[in-house]
Amino acid sequence: MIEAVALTKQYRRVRAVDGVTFSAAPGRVTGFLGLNGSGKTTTLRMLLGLSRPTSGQALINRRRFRDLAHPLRQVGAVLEQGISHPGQSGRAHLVAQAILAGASRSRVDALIGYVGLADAADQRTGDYSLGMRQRLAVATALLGEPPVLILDEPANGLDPEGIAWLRGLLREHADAGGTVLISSHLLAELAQLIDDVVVIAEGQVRCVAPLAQLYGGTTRRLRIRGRDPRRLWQAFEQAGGRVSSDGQALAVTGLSPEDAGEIAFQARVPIYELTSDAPNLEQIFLDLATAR
Ligand SMILES: Nc1ncnc2c1ncn2[C@@H]1O[C@H](COP(=O)(O)OP(=O)(O)OP(=O)(O)O)[C@@H](O)[C@H]1O
Repeated sequence: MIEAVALTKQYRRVRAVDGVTFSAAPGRVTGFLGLNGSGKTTTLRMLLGLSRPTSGQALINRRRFRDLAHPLRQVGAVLEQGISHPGQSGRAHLVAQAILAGASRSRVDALIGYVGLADAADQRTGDYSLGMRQRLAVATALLGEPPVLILDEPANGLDPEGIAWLRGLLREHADAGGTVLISSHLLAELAQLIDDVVVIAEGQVRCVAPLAQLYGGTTRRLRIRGRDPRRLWQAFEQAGGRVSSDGQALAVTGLSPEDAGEIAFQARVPIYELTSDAPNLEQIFLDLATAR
C-alpha cells in the first residue's frame, strides 16, 4: 500500500507538489499521470525517502520510507536516472546491489533471465540501449522481492515488445498481491497496463479513478450502415438515440452497440456495418491534465 496524504513540496519559489492525496492499493497497478513538470518525480522521490516533504505524509505500508525496517525488501524503485556504473557489466551491478538487498546469487541469475538480459548480462552497461538499461533497473528493483514497486516513466526507451514485457511483469506482480505505482506523461502508453489512474497537474491531483471510469465517462459514438438508413434513423431516435449522417453512414450517440443491433433487428433492417469509436484516451487525459 502506498499513501500520499496532503503531500506538499515547496522549493524556493516553486510549489512542485501541492497537497497531493491518493493511495495505490495492493493487487492493483496505479498509473500516476501528468505532463512534464507536473510534480510526478518530486512526489515519487518523497515516497522513496529521497526528498523530505515540506508538509504532509508519504507512506509505504503505513510507514515513512526512512522508518521501514528493510526498505529494499519492502519497496523497489525504478527512477529516471541511470543507476549503474557504465564500466560495470549488468551482472556485476546486480551482484553488488544484491548484497544491499540481501538477495542471493541465484536470485541474480534468475532475474537476469526474467528481465530478458541473459545475452547481455556480461556486457558493460555503458553499451546498453535505453531499453536494456530499463530492464536492468527493473531487475535491480526486484532483487529484494519487494511487494511495493514504484516506477518513474519506465516505458521510456522501451520498444513495443519491451512495453508488452513490462505490462506482463507488472500485471503478474499485482496479481500476486503486490502494489505497483507507475508514472508517465502519456496515458495511452499505460492504458493497457493500469487499473487505477491518478492525474496530477501543476502539483495538484486532478482525478483519482479506476481507468474504467475514465472510459465510462465518455459518450461513445456508433457508426452504422444498413439497407434502409431512413428507417434506422427513425428507429434509433424513437429509442432515445441522437442521430446524424455523413452521407455514408449514420452516427449515433446515446445507445450501446447492443441496443443499436437489437433495434435494427426489431425494425427488420439488415445492418452492413456497426462500429464503435474507441474513446480518445489521450484527449481525456489532456482535458484533465490541463483543466484549471
Ligand atoms: N530541486 C528542485 N528545485 C527547484 N525546483 C524543482 C526541483 N525539482 C523539481 N522542481 C520543479 O518542480 C516542478 C515539478 O517537477 P517534477 O520533476 O516533479 O515534475 P515531473 O512531473 O516529474 O516532470 P517530468 O516528467 O518532466 O520529470 C517543476 O516546475 C520543476 O521545475
